[in-house]
Amino acid sequence: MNQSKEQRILNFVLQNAVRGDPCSVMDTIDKYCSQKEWAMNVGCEKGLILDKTVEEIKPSVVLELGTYCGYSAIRIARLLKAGARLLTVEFNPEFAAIAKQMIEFAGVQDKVNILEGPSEEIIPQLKKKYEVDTLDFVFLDHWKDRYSPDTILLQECNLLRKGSVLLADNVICPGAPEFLKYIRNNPSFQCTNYPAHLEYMEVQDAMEKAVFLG
Ligand SMILES: O=C(NCCCCc1cc2ccncc2s1)c1cc(-c2ccc(F)cc2)cc(O)c1O
Ligand SMILES: [Mg+2]
Repeated sequence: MNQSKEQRILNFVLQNAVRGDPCSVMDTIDKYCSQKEWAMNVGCEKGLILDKTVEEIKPSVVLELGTYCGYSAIRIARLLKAGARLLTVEFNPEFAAIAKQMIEFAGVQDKVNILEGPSEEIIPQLKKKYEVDTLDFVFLDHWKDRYSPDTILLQECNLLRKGSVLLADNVICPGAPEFLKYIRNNPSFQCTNYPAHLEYMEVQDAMEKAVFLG
């Protein structure tokens, strides 16, 4: 049975990156996906926006929605302080298996917990099953039409506190118009837009940051 694109990306990393070096893994994924096969990793340009957000917040508990191959999980986890943790949710079992191997190869597995399943099922379990009190940072990078219902669900589950930061990928391409309408008209959120390019392409995209005001 021929390999998936995600398996080819993992194999390229296993053969070309430096084990235990997160930057080497990120650079190798970016090299493969810009030169050989496009894939939906957040990439290096939007990755820098993600880095600056994480460095600014210094979060203890991070939720990522949409793991894919683990690129942004590695990107976030490498910046986390001792004892801080990332919970990342992936719906697709093949992607989750690839991401697990990618995260272990990068050496950040102690900071990352991959939760397999749909976000609408996992989010209500975070407090009791995963011992979360509130989330310091949420990176939204899953189904674009789940961004606003899941933001509402996070509030309903009391997982946000005054100052919790949401960062959403792809609000221009593929686009998350319903989310932008919801979050920008909601007085409980302070929004900032960060124009960028779609990963590996000369196509306009943007990230939206939303700080929960409580
Ligand atoms: O769909 C994207 N990302 C979500 C994948 C869906 C994975 C899921 C995770 C999960 C977890 C929990 N519950 C439910 C779900 S569903 C995505 C797509 C593009 C793109 C851009 C231009 C194109 F021409 C074609 C694709 C670019 C990106 O950066 C993306 O992030
Ligand atoms: Mg994305």
